[in-house]
Amino acid sequence: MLLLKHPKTGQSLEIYEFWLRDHCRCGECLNLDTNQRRYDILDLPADVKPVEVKYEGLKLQVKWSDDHQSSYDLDFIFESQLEQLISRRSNSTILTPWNRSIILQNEQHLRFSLPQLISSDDKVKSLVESLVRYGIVFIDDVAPTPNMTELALRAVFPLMKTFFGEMWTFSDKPDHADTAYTKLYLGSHTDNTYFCNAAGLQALHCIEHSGSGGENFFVDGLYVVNELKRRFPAAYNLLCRVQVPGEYIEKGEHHRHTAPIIQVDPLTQEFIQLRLNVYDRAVFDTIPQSEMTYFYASLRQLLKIVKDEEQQWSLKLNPGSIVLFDNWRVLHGRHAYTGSRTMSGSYVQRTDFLSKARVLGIIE
Ligand SMILES: C[N+](C)(C)CCCC[C@H](N)C(=O)O
Ligand SMILES: O=C(O)CCC(=O)C(=O)O
Repeated sequence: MLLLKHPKTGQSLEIYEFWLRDHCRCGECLNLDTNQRRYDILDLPADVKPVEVKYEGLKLQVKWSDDHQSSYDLDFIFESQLEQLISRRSNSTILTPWNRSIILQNEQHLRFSLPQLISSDDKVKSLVESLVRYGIVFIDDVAPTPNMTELALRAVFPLMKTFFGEMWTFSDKPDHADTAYTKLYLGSHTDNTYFCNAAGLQALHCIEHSGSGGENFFVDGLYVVNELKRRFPAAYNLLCRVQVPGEYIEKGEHHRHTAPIIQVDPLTQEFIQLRLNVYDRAVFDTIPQSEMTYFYASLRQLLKIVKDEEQQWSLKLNPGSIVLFDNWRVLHGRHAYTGSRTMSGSYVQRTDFLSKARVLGIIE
């Protein structure tokens, strides 16, 4: 290990020599046009060592035993460490967990008008910012057609193609083997629990509804998970750990994915995903019967918090407004309805959502 001392802060840091050699940022090691490493790890000698180390202001100059010479920004080295990552994440204030009263107080931050989005990059940035912060936004002033829904969504994100289509419209016609394609009540859930990678965002636009019912409701999974952790830590831990299979079967399709209901970052313990759909569960065979009592008790505790009136934000989606929400965080559902109702929408890959947020400088 090489002991470094930061000349400004006085902080010291022990560095594994191979890591330092592997993080040489020169144009020979890193393709500065593509940001890709130029070499294979096996091209570097396993026992590569510094033969000379010199501080020059905020730079560290290193001559290596493989005859390479590196020049590092000391700030880069000190910032690229696990403790820094954890402290940056835990000091970040970018997420606002909400219940109904909190989101109602912030509703003005959630509404964006399509003409403004199309003409202003700042508005697009504000939309993505609110989507990161609250997990839900609305695009208003959209003509109620599938084409205009598509145009509005593509103004911000690329769309995700699944077996439902890239853009989809649905009503009570049984186009797919799913309750969404009926008039029935759908309790709070996240979509695609059966995919290896659930859609990151989901957009819904009511194209028309002549009839009653059909209100949507939304619940912030981040708030719910925080509450569960605070009130029932054992249930929280169990739901972070137990593997739950989700499944979707229709003619020509058979999707199954097994993962915990709550996913947290293994490094920082931060919330990543609530993957909760009580309808799309497969046969639950991933824990022994002797542990079922704890699993069901924990799931019930979670579901009771989700059902809590204080959490539910209920609203009628009217033609002209698209709701766009984080499907890894915000649960959605709808009331049963009568009459004729057509919804259109699309999914967005989570990686495309986060990439956009990074490009706009909203997240790191
Ligand atoms: C959104 N769209 C109507 C296309 C499909 C709805 C699928 C709902 C499904 N039970 C799930 O959780 O994924
Ligand atoms: O019909 C709706 O408003 C929502 C349907 C739904 O929950 C879904 O598609 O996942």
